[in-house]
Amino acid sequence: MTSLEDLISTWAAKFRTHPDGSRLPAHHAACLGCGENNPHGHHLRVHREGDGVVARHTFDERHVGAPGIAHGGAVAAVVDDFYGFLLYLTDGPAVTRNLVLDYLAPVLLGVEYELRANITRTEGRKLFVEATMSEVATSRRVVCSTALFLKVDVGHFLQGEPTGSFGQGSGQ
Ligand SMILES: CCCCCCCC/C=C\CCCCCCCC(=O)SCCNC(=O)CCNC(=O)[C@H](O)C(C)(C)COP(=O)(O)OP(=O)(O)OC[C@H]1O[C@@H](n2cnc3c(N)ncnc32)[C@H](O)[C@@H]1OP(=O)(O)O
Repeated sequence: MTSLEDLISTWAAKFRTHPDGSRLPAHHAACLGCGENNPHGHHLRVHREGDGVVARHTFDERHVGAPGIAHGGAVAAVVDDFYGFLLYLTDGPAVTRNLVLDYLAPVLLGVEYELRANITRTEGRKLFVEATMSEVATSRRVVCSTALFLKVDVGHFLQGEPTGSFGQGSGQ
């Protein structure tokens, strides 16, 4: 099992210059949104594009709400975690304080979507961000979102302790 101290040291090392177009590292190997070792996870693969981030994602039967349609909570989890990659383009960690989603159209299982997010403005500790999700084949927008992230120091993460056995891995 990975200790929290190990997690913090690997995560802090991810705040560095990421070249435009490069793949950004997972938050950690067990992360629900992007961890390679989480069997319930979304396994997001996110790249930097300019000052923003971009990803392609397909929901599957694990994420079903109404038949054939992704559960809104699963969609929110993906968008929330996706925002977490914008943090690598800033000077340190932050956490979600406020998350707003407009579900413009059903997000369908087995259909590929493109996510895009960027920081709209910063005010002290506050990072205001926005995101969209659009069907790749048609460019039809199905979700738009805004959120507020608040910068935190390492003490924030010491409130939790890793559990379970799938926390190991590179987190890449
Ligand atoms: C280098 C070390 C690295 C360590 C890394 C360790 C491993 C990390 C691994 C993996 C990380 C993964 C990261 C991405 C994952 C995806 C994102 C998530 O899922 S994050 C989880 C969900 N979020 C939470 O659990 C937050 C829970 N909330 C809190 O803990 C607190 O509320 C917190 C820290 C966010 C803020 O608490 P306060 O007490 O510091 O802040 P207050 O004073 O209440 O507000 C600050 C300012 O914000 C304004 N504010 C608050 N809400 C607002 C709103 N809705 N709109 C506008 N302003 C608002 C307030 O008015 C205030 O403004 P004024 O400073 O007075 O100007």
